[in-house]
Amino acid sequence: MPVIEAKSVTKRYGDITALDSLTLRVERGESFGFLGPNGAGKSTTINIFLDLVRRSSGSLSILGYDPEENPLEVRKRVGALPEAGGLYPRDTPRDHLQFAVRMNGADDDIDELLDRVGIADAADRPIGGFSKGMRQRLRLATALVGQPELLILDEPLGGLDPAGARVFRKTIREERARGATVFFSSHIMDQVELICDRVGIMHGGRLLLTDDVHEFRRRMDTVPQMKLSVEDPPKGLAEQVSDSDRVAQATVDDGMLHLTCRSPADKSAVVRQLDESGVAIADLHSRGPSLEQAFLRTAEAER
Ligand SMILES: Nc1ncnc2c1ncn2[C@@H]1O[C@H](COP(=O)(O)OP(=O)(O)OP(=O)(O)O)[C@@H](O)[C@H]1O
Repeated sequence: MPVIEAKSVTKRYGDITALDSLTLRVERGESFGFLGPNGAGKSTTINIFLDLVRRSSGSLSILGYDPEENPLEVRKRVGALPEAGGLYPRDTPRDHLQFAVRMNGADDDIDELLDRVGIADAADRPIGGFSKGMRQRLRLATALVGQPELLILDEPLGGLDPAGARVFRKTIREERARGATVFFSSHIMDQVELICDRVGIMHGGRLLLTDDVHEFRRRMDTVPQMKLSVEDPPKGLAEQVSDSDRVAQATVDDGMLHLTCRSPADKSAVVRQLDESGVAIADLHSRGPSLEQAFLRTAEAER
């Protein structure tokens, strides 16, 4: 049974079709990146998955349940990070998570949750004084409560600095190792390809394509070079990277790792390997097309 199965799901607001006949399957254990520019229909889709918005037509199954018919069954099994809201300024992260754990009937250790997302120091400070990134880390911790089978995250990278993005990637890896399925939206392709197996491209309410993430890079990108900013690059990094069969050339210069891969399709795998090995990647500068260019190419190819 797929974890998410949407068939011709459509959402209309008057004359506006926010989501146009979405058909999509996500299988158990997958990490699926849902990409698209502003207004593409990503939040609408996620809100329908979470029963925060009702679809106009089509059928939907989340872990075998229709969220409209069995919202509680879905809520019990899904860790959600909706687009906004849900945090009270006077609460502390501890209050907030204690409430979330109680509501979920779970028994998570609050300190451990806060530690995982790197805000244990701020456990007892009011959320009102938090930065956007700290709030986002707390919202991620909230989604983890109860060890959900499925994580549905709307723009989880929003407001995160490079260190926050690294915490996010590590957390997603841990969740997947536990067996969770992950579905998350983003408009930052470079980040998405570090943590997902498949991507879906939304544009104008329509799902233009779904593809294996490396295949997607291969199709979109013709340039084998890329640059990565690395915090405190370990000694011998260039040599370590050059050892890979996928890498033709690597040099490190003032915190910047310049890479030429054997082919553009190798770029995502190389960066992923570095990230997983603990190299602190602060930023990616692929010389390939931006996501916007990739969207346009995809949209044009569809015509
Ligand atoms: N409540 C609403 N009433 C009317 N139109 C809406 C409503 N919610 C969304 N829309 C419209 O539906 C379309 C899709 O919006 P949606 O928020 O799903 O996009 P998105 O891909 O999540 O974009 P963003 O990255 O900006 O959040 C947009 O044209 C938006 O204006």
